[in-house]
Amino acid sequence: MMARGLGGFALVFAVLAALAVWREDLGLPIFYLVLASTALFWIAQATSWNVLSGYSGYFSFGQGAFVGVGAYTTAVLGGRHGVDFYLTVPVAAVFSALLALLVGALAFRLRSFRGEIFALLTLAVPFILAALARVNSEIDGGQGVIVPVAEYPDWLAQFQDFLYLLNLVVAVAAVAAAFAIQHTRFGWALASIRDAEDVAEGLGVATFRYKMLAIAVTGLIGGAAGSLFALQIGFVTVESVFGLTIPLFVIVMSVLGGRTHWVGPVLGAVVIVLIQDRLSASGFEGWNLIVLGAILAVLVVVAPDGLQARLWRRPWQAAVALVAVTGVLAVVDSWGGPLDWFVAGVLAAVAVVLWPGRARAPVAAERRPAAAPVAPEEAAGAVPVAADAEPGEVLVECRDVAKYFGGVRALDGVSLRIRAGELVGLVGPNGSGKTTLVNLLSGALRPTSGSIAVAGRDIVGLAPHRIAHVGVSRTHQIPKPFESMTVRDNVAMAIMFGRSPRPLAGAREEAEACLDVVHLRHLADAKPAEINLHERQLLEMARAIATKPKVLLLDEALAGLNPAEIDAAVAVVRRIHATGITIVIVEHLLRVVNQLATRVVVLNQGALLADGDPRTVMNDPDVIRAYLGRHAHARGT
Ligand SMILES: Nc1ncnc2c1ncn2[C@@H]1O[C@H](COP(=O)(O)OP(=O)(O)OP(=O)(O)O)[C@@H](O)[C@H]1O
Repeated sequence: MMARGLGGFALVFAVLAALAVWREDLGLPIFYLVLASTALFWIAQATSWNVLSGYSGYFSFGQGAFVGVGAYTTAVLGGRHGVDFYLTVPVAAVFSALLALLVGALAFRLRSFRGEIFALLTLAVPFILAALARVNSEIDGGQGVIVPVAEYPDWLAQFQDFLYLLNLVVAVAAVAAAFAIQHTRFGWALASIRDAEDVAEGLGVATFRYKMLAIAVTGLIGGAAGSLFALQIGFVTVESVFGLTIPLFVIVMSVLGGRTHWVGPVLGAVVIVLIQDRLSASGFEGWNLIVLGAILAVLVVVAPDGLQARLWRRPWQAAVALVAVTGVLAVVDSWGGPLDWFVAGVLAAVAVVLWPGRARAPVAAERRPAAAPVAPEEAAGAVPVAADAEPGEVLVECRDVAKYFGGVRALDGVSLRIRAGELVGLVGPNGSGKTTLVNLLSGALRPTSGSIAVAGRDIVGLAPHRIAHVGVSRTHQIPKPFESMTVRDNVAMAIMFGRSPRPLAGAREEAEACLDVVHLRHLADAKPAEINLHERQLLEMARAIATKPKVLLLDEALAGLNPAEIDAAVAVVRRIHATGITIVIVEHLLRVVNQLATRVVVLNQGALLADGDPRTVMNDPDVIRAYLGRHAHARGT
């Protein structure tokens, strides 16, 4: 798949390059190559933006910074220091990538720098660079920098042919890189970050590293394309690169084309460049930004997923619309020229593709899993996830663990040992610190004091993905599936990045076995949006066991289920436990805890109130007073 795809890019490159080399022989007017050159520049820019912002969902307004660093590197090195143009291009790409890594190192270290905060940070970067360039006379000094014309091979007829070829090299390399990223672990990691970053990290994805890689690729491509941009405009000014035009264009292009697929930015860039060109040719150049803004507004409402996904669903209708409209206009020949007819055809195809269709129906009721309980012994043979700890070995050791949120003592001096093979019910009134303990064990939070060891390894301060690799996995109170992936791929992700990672094909195969454990195999091809809450909670469990944990933390995995679903889920938990995985289950329903737990731990106001076998603990007067009296009686459990 990958080799074939990259071979395809080589072929496309060869054909498009031939247009420049033999342009005069082919009788192709230079105008078309200039237009294609513009489209290629924007394809590279939109693809560059999309690797970070589309694939990982970190929306950036800083594209101008990468273009600007690339353009100024070439302009200053070439114009002021006489460095050969060809040398300045890789230097520009590297400088831009270094800037990107700096931005990433600042932004990605802090979890709070997400969403609009990240967008604002990236918005500030080009402004800062613009100010630096203005005040520094070695760079710009407010004057702008002239870019010397580069030497080009004499087998090319004109400078424009040369520019076209350069843009072609960068654009094809950029799109091939985006293609390769999408089809490797890297792309899967970015997609999981986009869908649910905390979950991805908890399943073993090194989110910081992948985001840094993505922003470096964005910088690299943006800088290389910026370097060519300098040559194209011939005179670089702060306004021409560091303004808001470039980010606005790349955002509209990628949103229009579709942000989750490598084809998206290509489609978007081609459509927008064609529209822009025809507006300019018809004397409506001033309308450019109005049209761009309108497209963005309409898209956000009508088709936030963009053209690509819809085009894949209606390829023939789009092709017919394109050919029919272009053909009819050509035959009638009463308006415009060939390019106008073609652009009208493209717009008709876009309209057909974006036309609202029927929403996907939820998965039919008869395909849902039976709610009947499953005997654990019946399942054990089919389970692919045997744990590797010795029974009785201490797996989790918390010593004097405390977690304070300002003045709130969520946990205060909890010491706890959990041995391999146990199924521990973690109970306590609301606010007693149960979820906080789960968050500490999975690394989502760091304790204020105390130590936590898993399988003999100190996990305090480890990133959650490292803790997943040590052998801790968890589910979330509110299921957080990767919405863009099928049920099977949600589980395959966890296998690809879990304790014994496998490549995608093997992971997908193994995912089916994990889905068997939770009775979801028949829904493997469904998207999370198409399954109900019970199934989403089962999916959480399948994904958690797919990482091959030693300890599985189930945080209210049965919340919101009806009695039949609860029985089915209880059977699934037993089944998982029968494979040898140690389980800690946070649960309010004492009936469930009594049915499942081999040991019960009770928290109250952040402290350990009781710990022992279920019967003794449930009859402890302190527990009855603190927990049962207030909570269980009220809920009739
Ligand atoms: N991020 C946070 N910031 C501030 N306070 C927090 C935070 N997380 C938890 N707390 C507080 O810590 C205490 C323990 O909360 P926690 O969610 O661990 O309890 P719980 O036993 O899981 O409750 P529930 O059964 O309602 O889920 C509560 O007083 C809660 O308000």
